[in-house]
Amino acid sequence: MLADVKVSAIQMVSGEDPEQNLARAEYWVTEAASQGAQIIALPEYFPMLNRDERAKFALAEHFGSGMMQDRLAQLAQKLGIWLVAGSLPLKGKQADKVTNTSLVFDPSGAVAARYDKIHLFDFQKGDECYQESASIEAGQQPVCFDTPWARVGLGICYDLRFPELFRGLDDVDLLVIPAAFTVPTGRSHWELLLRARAVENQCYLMAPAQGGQHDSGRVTWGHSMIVDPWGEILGQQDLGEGIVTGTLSKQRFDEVRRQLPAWLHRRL
Ligand SMILES: O=C(O)CNC(=O)[C@H](CS)NC(=O)CCC(=O)C(=O)O
Repeated sequence: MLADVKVSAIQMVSGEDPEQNLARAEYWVTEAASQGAQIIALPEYFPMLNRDERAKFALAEHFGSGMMQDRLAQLAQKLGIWLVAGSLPLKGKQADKVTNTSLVFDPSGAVAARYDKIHLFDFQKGDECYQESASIEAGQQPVCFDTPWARVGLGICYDLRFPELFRGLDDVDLLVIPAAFTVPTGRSHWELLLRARAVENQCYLMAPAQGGQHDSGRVTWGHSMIVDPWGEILGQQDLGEGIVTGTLSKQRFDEVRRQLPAWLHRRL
């Protein structure tokens, strides 16, 4: 169903102040829309990166109402774009948990999709340690949604390591994978995994990332990129805030799947 469309991945270096991060997100999304992008995606936890878990709970909103969701809906509507709001915390079913959620706003400002991160990042290497499962309620459902140009599948960050999540989606044209990768894992695996997911699923992929030195002291890998179905990198940004824009081409997509029909040759 793919039709040519311009898409943008926004890279951020979110700090601890949600107001400031939301203002930066609004600035970059507006900039991307002015360059003609119709589908625009923000990184994981764009409204706040904070080592203090309590801040995440204070920020979390009930699904369907709250300051963050209101502003994002208004932004999508004002610009007439599809906005993949990377991820933000929503209140979980359990009182002591939040979800790590991508909300997709359509050009009317309505929520077109909700994806809760399924695979939770528990990691220990040197003095870097993450225990996402302690505070996050895992999602259960893979999610994709249709825009007028493309069927889009969602994943968040660590999900990138689980190819079965994306393979299970119903023939998507574009994968959007917002992230906040660590530097050591990013250096070794980020580009490799992104290009592999695009090549094996013969689809476009865009990965908006956190990239740089954050107020909290944390450092993230960045390297937001857009990859085509052959695995070519159409654009990327190493570190710092900015926009990576690319055009999804129906001709290119069809050509790759015609010349090497691996997608059709699936047996299992
Ligand atoms: O917790 C927050 O504030 C925002 N969330 C994140 O930064 C998440 C969970 S800690 N990061 C990852 O999943 C990195 C995965 C990764 O780096 C890999 O798979 O190698």
